Amino acid sequence: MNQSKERRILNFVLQNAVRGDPCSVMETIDKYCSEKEWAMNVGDVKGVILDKTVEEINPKVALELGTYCGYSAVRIARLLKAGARLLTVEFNPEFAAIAKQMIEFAGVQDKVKLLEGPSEVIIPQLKKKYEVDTLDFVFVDHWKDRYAPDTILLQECSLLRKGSVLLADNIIFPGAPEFVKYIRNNPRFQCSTYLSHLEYMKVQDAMEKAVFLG
Ligand SMILES: Cc1ccc(Cc2cc(O)c(O)c(C(=O)NC/C=C/[C@H]3O[C@@H](n4cnc5c(N)ncnc54)[C@H](O)[C@@H]3O)c2)cc1
Ligand SMILES: [Mg+2]
Repeated sequence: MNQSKERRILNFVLQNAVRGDPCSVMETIDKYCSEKEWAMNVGDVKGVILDKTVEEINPKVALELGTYCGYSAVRIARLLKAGARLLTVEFNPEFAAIAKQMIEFAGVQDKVKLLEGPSEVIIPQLKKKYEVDTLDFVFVDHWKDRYAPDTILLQECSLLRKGSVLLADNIIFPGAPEFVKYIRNNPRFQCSTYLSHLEYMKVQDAMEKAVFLG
């Protein structure tokens, strides 16, 4: 049966990137997805906004919703200090298997825990099963209609503390209108929008940063 696009991306990395070098893995994925097949990684342009946000927060415990091929998990994990960890959630078994190999090839597996399952099931398990107290940083990049309900769920599960930062991808394209409406009118969040471009395209996109005020 013919290979999936995600499998082709992984194979291109395994054959062309430098094992143990996260930057090489990111560059190789970006090269493949800008030259050969487009894929919904956060990419090199919006990736800089993600980098700056992670470096500013220097999170001890970070959560990612929507691992996909593991590009942003590698991108975030490479910036985490000793003892810090990233929990990344993915419910598609094929993508989870690919992301696992991508994360291991990049050499960041000691900082990343890939949780296979739907965010709506995993989020309520984070405290008891995954020993999370509160989250310092959340990168939101899964199905766009889950952004708002999962942000509410994070609050219901007391996983956010004063100063926790959410960064949401694709606020313009494909867009997450319910989330934007919810978060920008919510006095418990301080929001800012970072205009940018859709990964590998000239199309406009944006990321929304929302700081929980407690
Ligand atoms: C046709 C078309 C293609 C691409 C675009 C542009 C475009 C650009 C982008 O940057 C995008 O992020 C997206 C986009 O749709 N992202 C959705 C990403 C989902 C990943 O997360 C996984 N997942 C989805 N819901 C859950 C969930 N509850 N629990 C656990 N994992 C979940 C999926 O299993 C995937 O691994 C789209 C616009 C239109
Ligand atoms: Mg995205």
